[in-house]
Amino acid sequence: MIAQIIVDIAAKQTDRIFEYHVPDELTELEVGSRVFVPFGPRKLQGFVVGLTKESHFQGKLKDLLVVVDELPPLTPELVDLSKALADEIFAYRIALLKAMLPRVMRANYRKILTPVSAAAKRLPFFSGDPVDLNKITDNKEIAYIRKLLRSGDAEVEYIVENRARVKTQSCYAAPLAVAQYRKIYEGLRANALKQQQLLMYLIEHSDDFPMLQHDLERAAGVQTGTLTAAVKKGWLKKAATEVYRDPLAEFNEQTSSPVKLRLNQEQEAALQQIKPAIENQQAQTFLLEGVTGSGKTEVYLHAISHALSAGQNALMLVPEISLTPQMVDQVRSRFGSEVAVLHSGLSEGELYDEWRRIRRGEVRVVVGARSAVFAPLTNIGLIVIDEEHEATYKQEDNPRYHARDVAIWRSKYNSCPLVLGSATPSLGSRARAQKGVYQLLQLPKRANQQALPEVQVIDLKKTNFSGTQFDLSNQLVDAIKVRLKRQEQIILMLNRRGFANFMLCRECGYVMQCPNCDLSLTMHKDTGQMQCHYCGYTIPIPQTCPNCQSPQIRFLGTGTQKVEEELQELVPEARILRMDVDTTRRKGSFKKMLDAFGDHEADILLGTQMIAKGLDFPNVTLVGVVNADTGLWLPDYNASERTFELLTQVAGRAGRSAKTGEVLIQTFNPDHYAIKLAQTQDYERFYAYEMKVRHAGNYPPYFYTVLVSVAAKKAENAAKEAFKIKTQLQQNLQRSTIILGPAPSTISRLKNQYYYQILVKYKKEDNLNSLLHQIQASAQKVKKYGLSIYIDNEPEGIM
Ligand SMILES: Nc1ncnc2c1ncn2[C@@H]1O[C@H](COP(=O)(O)OP(=O)(O)OP(=O)(O)O)[C@@H](O)[C@H]1O
Ligand SMILES: [Zn+2]
Ligand SMILES: [Zn+2]
Repeated sequence: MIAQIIVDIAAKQTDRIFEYHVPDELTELEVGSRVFVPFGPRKLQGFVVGLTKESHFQGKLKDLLVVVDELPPLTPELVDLSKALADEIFAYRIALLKAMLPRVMRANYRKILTPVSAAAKRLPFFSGDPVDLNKITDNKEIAYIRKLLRSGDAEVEYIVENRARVKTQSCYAAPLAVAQYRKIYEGLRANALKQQQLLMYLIEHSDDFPMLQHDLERAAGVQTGTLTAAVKKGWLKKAATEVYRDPLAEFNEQTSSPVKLRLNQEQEAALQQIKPAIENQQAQTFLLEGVTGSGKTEVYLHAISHALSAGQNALMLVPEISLTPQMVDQVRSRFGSEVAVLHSGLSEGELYDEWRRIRRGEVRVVVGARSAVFAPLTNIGLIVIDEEHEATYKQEDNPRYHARDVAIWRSKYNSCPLVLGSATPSLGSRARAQKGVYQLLQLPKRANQQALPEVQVIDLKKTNFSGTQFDLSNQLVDAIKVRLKRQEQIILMLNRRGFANFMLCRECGYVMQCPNCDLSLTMHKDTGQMQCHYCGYTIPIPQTCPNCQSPQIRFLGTGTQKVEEELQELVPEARILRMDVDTTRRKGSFKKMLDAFGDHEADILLGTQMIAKGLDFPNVTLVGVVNADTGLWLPDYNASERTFELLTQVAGRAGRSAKTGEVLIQTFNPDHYAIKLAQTQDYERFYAYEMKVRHAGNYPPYFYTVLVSVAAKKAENAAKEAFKIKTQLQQNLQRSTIILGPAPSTISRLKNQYYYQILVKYKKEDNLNSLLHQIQASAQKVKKYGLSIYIDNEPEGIM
């Protein structure tokens, strides 16, 4: 038997199938397995993507070596998916195969330098610990090592480390018969109370064994010492047993009873459309467009129930941020232990455990964020994507996949419906529904018949501000005070973290910039540092201008930290929770904050866009947007769409229950259509208007787009290569196709790399995919400039 292997080297030359002979003792090998294969002088990990009887290869095939896992980590479906997707998104297939595994299972190589020649073996350089090449940073050492490699005196060895560990707990078995325990019990000394207690337990509960140590100690009322003694005497047998870490444990504490709501008429009508597609196993995509608070979640849960009762499994994707206790609780209380949850808040071990439960077929519902779209779930009868407009469904780094596209592929493979839900569908999805490619389902009203909240726009050019800063208008502060008096809660959004956006010198005009990126540094008062929000570079806050030493420096612009400080001065009685990347870094802090807010331990939840979406707090009656303009003038064709969506979503957090909600939006651009239409929360009108704008500008969804970025250490090299690529594209594509650029990217330098980009807009280009693959391959050969090329199919933005 011959195995087709994708080896674990991410490079164009190795991005293809290599064949290996399967030794006789491994003939049960399955597609999706991980193996070790000899590859040149080294041993590499690889994935089996096919098995054949014969090979076209002329020479003698090498044997593959070791199968790493008990169960192939990837299903045949995922192996097929990796092939289709790699081609479409210009990723290496190995990058996708690895992206499908939980982080701990991705191989980690240690590169060790080993001496080959006898002379090298005697070098003092090799006398100590193994030489780990990943840890060597000294240039002299690097040069020395290169010399050794060139002369053949040393070579690089790759050592695979597997970090995945199964968690175990001690457990105890009862090896003797009950009659024997009884006999021992009768022979005990009268004062051996603990031993009597344990034996009595063994006699009465012999069927419960083996038991986990923790459970046994509690149930029998004994301590570890007694158990250890019992093992010595042969009454108990100790073993380690594998247990799963339960990421839901923390959620279980106060799980509410499962309330299954009666669907209202609109919800019911939507469900009735989805049900037949589940029953008839149709790969139909539905777009569930329902205003904020219309009860889309309830429709998903009913549909999932239906899939389960049809004997199938269900996959549900939600944005990371929606994996709140509320959502997890709801799903868990409906579907109990049959649910697996995958999100980045879990430890590596927890993720690994959840993933294995799915792979072993022990769960029927998977809920997770973006990467959960690769969950090894089989027999899928329904896929749901909540908040389908969210940009986070697109992975921004390699492999640049969009979870929605992957879900569509899996829906076809599994012949099952896909439900996309949103109050503000992406323009592309809504346009597809318009054309009948997706089936449109609408929920035009809030579930509990409440009205959408009243939205007021405050013109920052004309308003008066409270306090000394120019951030919070009198209207907004007054509205906050009213809510505080009524014991109601407030959500405030400012989509900018830190204290101030930049440092400006009033003497010389100097603005403090990141040395690695073309970005100004943000001031973080709490840590006393200036920080680059792209690469993480930090430097202490300066007292004087670094350029001219003048003390006349100012910190301008506003972030969440400054607003927090200001608010605390203006309304000292308010309890404020600030929620942004800086306050939610620690594991579990996100959930803790939302819990605390839900329990009304705080009055104001102030945060970046992470608080804008999906949250359902009945006591929130006021939503304030401190500055609606933060994303409005970004040089991106979808800036209006993003702004409209964000404002509509955050507005939708107000007045979701019995109490009426109000929304105040502060802006310098009250006449911009994205803001005006967000005021009426009228998605349909926004859609119609924005489609015209896109049509006039030849933008998606009227055109498909591909973004080609070229990066190099020197700007002129990036430009030179980009112009070459443009010529190649022009020669091979149709006239009607629009090729923009090359131009420096909006942020032209990031992490010391200069970026040039070309945007291709096209309606139909059958050869574009293969042309871009060629371009990618030949660009890889231009090694001299440290050049990289990135191809982003359907970019979420073009900055
Ligand atoms: N049939 C129903 N009867 C009464 N209340 C309902 C019903 N369906 C949903 N609700 C309630 O309405 C509220 C909003 O529901 P849900 O959070 O699902 O809205 P949504 O459509 O997901 O909104 P958003 O897009 O803003 O996240 C919830 O508190 C939910 O319990
Ligand atoms: Zn200066
Ligand atoms: Zn930087």
